[in-house]
Amino acid sequence: MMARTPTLTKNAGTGTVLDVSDLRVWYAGAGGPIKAVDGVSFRLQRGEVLGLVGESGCGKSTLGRGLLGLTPSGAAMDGEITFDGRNLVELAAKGWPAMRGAGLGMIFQEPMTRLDPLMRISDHFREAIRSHEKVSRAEADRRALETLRSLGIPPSRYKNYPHEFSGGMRQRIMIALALALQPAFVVADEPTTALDVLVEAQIIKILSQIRTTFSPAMLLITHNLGIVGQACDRVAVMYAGRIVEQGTVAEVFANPQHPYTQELLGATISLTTTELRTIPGAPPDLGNPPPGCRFHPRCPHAMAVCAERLPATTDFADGREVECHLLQLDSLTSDERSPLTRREVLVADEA
Ligand SMILES: Nc1ncnc2c1ncn2[C@@H]1O[C@H](COP(=O)(O)OP(=O)(O)OP(=O)(O)O)[C@@H](O)[C@H]1O
Repeated sequence: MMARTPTLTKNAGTGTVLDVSDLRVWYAGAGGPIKAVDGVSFRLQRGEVLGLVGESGCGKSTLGRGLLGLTPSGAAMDGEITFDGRNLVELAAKGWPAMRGAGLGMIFQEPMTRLDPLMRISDHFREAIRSHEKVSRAEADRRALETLRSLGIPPSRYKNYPHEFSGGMRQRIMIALALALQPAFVVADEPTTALDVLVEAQIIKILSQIRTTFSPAMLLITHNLGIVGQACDRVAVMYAGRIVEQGTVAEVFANPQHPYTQELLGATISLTTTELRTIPGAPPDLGNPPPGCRFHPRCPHAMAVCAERLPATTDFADGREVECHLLQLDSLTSDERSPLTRREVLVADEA
């Protein structure tokens, strides 16, 4: 494993729900490991929603799944995920499933409970709640109905079967099933085309209902900056397996520091922007990422040092964390600061 980049020394607040440190999730690839998540650190406070953005293939879903122990067999995981005083990475396969539901949950994509067409909705809830907690059937029903109501499913539908609902309602029922277990932390992976029954306005409404009623800490994986602007407190920008910038949504959107964030948000970002702008080039093959900063082949400001070593994290007073050599110019020699020419970029890539 590579040496760890110097990271943050902030004290965990009493409200820290999840503390992720130097997390790596690697898949087995034909030509060596695919480093889909490669040294990621962040914290989530109680009730906080962290948006995770970045182009396709940067490792967002792998990170979300890794946090819940849902990576496919054969994927390797290393680092620390501290939740409820325990390192989930060490809990591995045996203890992890027990953490799900009551402690951890997944909504939107890959819900942890699938709807059985032969079971009434009421039975799904009773089974899910009572397999995690010793509560009476009446208490399970009370909690189920309250959760369903908060997501817009009327109590009169409680005894219906899954096929009696629309796709969007079934999606909300699955979200309610995850939330009825009152998880402290959920991963919400934005539905893509296959599940695209929920439009942006609905997603924002559901997220706001979830926040008001349940306030779990949430990692929200999305391509949609409008959703980040409206539903998230903080945002983490992921590029090629690493978080290159994280901070409050307001600060990062108003004044992005990392060249990738700047490119991603475009020159004229506003909170109503809904699409990510296209950036010239493509993210690297994570089986063979470029040396140094992985963004350097596409970075308009790349310097010699960028092709040589990974930048350390710079901490800002407002809590922002950015991984870019440009923010540590004082510590570089003049050779290291010299602009990287296009030819050098290609040579470094081929090395
Ligand atoms: N099961 C797997 N086996 C091998 N490689 C995988 C597997 N799942 C994902 N990858 C690879 O890991 C990298 C990160 O993929 P991931 O799906 O996490 O990215 P993403 O940022 O979530 O993309 P998207 O926004 O398109 O969902 C990609 O190179 C992908 O090809």
